[in-house]
Amino acid sequence: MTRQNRVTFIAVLLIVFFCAGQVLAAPIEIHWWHAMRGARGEVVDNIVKVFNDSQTEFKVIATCKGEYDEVVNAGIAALRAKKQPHILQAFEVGTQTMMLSGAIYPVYQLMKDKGYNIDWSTYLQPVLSYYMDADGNLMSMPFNSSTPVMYYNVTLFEKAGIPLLSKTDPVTWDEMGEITAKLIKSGVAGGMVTAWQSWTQVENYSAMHNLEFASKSNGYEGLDCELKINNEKQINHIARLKSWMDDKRFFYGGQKYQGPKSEFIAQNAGIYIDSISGIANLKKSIKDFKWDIAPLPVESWMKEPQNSIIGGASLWVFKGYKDKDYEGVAAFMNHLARTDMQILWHKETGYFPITINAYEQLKADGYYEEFPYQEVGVKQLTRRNPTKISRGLRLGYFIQIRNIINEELELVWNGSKTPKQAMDDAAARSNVKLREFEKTYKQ
Ligand SMILES: O=P(O)(O)OC[C@H](O)CO
Repeated sequence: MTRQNRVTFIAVLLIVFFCAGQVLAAPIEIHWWHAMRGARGEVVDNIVKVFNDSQTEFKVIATCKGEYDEVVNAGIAALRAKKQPHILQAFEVGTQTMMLSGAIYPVYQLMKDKGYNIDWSTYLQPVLSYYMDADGNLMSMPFNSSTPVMYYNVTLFEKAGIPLLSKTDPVTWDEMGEITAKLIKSGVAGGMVTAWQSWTQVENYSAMHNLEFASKSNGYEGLDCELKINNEKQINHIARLKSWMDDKRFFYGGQKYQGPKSEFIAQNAGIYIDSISGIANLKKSIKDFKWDIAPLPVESWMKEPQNSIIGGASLWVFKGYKDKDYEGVAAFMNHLARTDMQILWHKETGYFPITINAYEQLKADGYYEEFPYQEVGVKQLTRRNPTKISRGLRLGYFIQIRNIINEELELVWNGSKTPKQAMDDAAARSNVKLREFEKTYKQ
């Protein structure tokens, strides 16, 4: 070999070693599919960046796959094709489906296996209990936990001479009738609008009034449960909303999930019921009027309203990866629960701080004195110990069931069905889904 060839050979060898080194040192990618768009998505990217910058072994790649139901469907389809992500964000209605899928690495087990000795009692218990199995084991990591609240336009309230609302004591639905009438009388186009109509006007309405949504403790005590939403009180509530449509005290915006948020932003409605996570977008979008938050209304006969129930989503870890990958997944879960990350998440989005440490830190920093509206949701969620009925909902095929309830409510709003007929039909159609689920998953 000539000297020149020897030099070339050594140079090629060095390049090969360099490239191999690069490959060997490349971080392990951890894929996370989620549904956080807009302002919430920006915070997700920020939290992921902090994790990725903090170490070199793992790289979390967070991808928004669409709306909540689209993310769950994408996850299930990917699972069938053996191309599932490590982490899937599933909204709360997907809990039973994920839990019984057989494809999940339970979070309590993952954290234990990877050496994280977590004291789960330091987490917000109403949130945690939603995602526990019958033995009290945590199956998925709570991440973006929410509850519905009532946003109202302070500027329009003042103009209409309506007293501002308490942040702890809910108004009654009778008072809501009077308030929305005053808004209309003062020249506002509409009284109230609501997002997530099943979640806010049926699921949470049931919980706060301690009415069964489904038998067997809302499904927690058996797959052989049935929907109970066609009770007199629930039907009367829907009938009242329908009657308010005549003078626009209530109107339906016709959007599948987020509802007519734009009507509130455009000041065409003085009141907007939605998740506390609406805070992120409202903060960004509203510049020309003052708004505030109050707890959801309750019936005058409900002297001690129950807690509302959670919404939002949790993070499910799929099986099927190498042991080393799960080290990264566990490290990332641990990162998400860090006090500083939880404080950032809560401040920017409105979602609950899921650890008691983060909540206590916010209180100690005087954050809620400056921004009292940020605490309305957590106070409503924790105002009373949950009963078996207000703990939450654990139903199979709940995504389809929620769609059924939405469809039937739309038939009320457009005058095609009476509230009773719609709620009877919603229960009957949902029960068919529950029986299908029971047949598929009963051991
Ligand atoms: O807007 P989110 O994320 O609080 O979710 C609201 C509902 O709970 C989704 O099921």
